[in-house]
Amino acid sequence: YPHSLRNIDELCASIVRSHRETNQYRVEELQALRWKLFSREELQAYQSKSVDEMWQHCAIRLTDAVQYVVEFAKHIPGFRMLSQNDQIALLKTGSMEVVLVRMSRFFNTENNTVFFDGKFAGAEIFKSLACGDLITAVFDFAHDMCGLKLTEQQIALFSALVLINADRPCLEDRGRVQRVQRSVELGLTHILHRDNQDNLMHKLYQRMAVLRSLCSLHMEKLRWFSQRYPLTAHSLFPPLYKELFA
Ligand SMILES: COc1ccc2c(n1)CCN(C(C)=O)[C@H]2C(=O)Nc1ccc(OCc2ccccc2OC)cc1
Repeated sequence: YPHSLRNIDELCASIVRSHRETNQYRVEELQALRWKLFSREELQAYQSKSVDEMWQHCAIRLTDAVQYVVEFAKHIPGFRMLSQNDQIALLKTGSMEVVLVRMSRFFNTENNTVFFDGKFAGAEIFKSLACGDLITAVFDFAHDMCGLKLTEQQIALFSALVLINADRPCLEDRGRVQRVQRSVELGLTHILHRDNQDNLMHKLYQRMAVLRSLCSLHMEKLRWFSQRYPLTAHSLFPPLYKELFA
């Protein structure tokens, strides 16, 4: 059993364990809710919220998910050896991407609904955010990810690779991030080979490019929102959301 392979197995096992331990919700738990939809009255209540109210509402919920991704990152072997600044730089650009990867597990492709506030909601519920293109892209991405039918282990390794990306801007020690990234890449190829799904690798790299454009759209919308509602963005958003995305 070559020494490196044993390490690769340990690396995969620790990333999968960390993924499992840092999920706010278990897939089985939310699958039971898949057909719990909002009533017309509840839908109208969301749609009559003001833009800043709905943005704040979503930012607070998404920040919960981001916190779990920060915990996940801390347990990726090698992440904590990076400098504080590099850890923050990777989380700034990667945490929302991992939230969107994880979110796809709570998406019902049969009625195009996503878990939100305890039930499953269609895109129309987010109308008052005034960023239909972002929501459409989020839903399309979730739908597409469901189509890949990734296992929890594959999602764990893919999420780690999304986070540990040496091409991110403003990294101090790119070489060090590259070494951690390469070990995670080895882990992902290792489990895809074990699952007889080597062909998934290039599809996952394609999805990483989609994630990058989706998250830059999120940042663009957030910049637009912060200019229009500076008070809400600066004093009513969760600090972590501001720290990472604003
Ligand atoms: C890790 O996977 C999940 C899956 C679902 C949820 C969570 N975690 C956390 C807990 N949660 C709760 C409590 O509702 C769910 C949630 O936040 N759902 C949700 C929130 C906002 C949505 O679109 C708006 C939007 C999208 C992208 C960027 C900015 C946005 O708006 C400003 C869509 C769905």
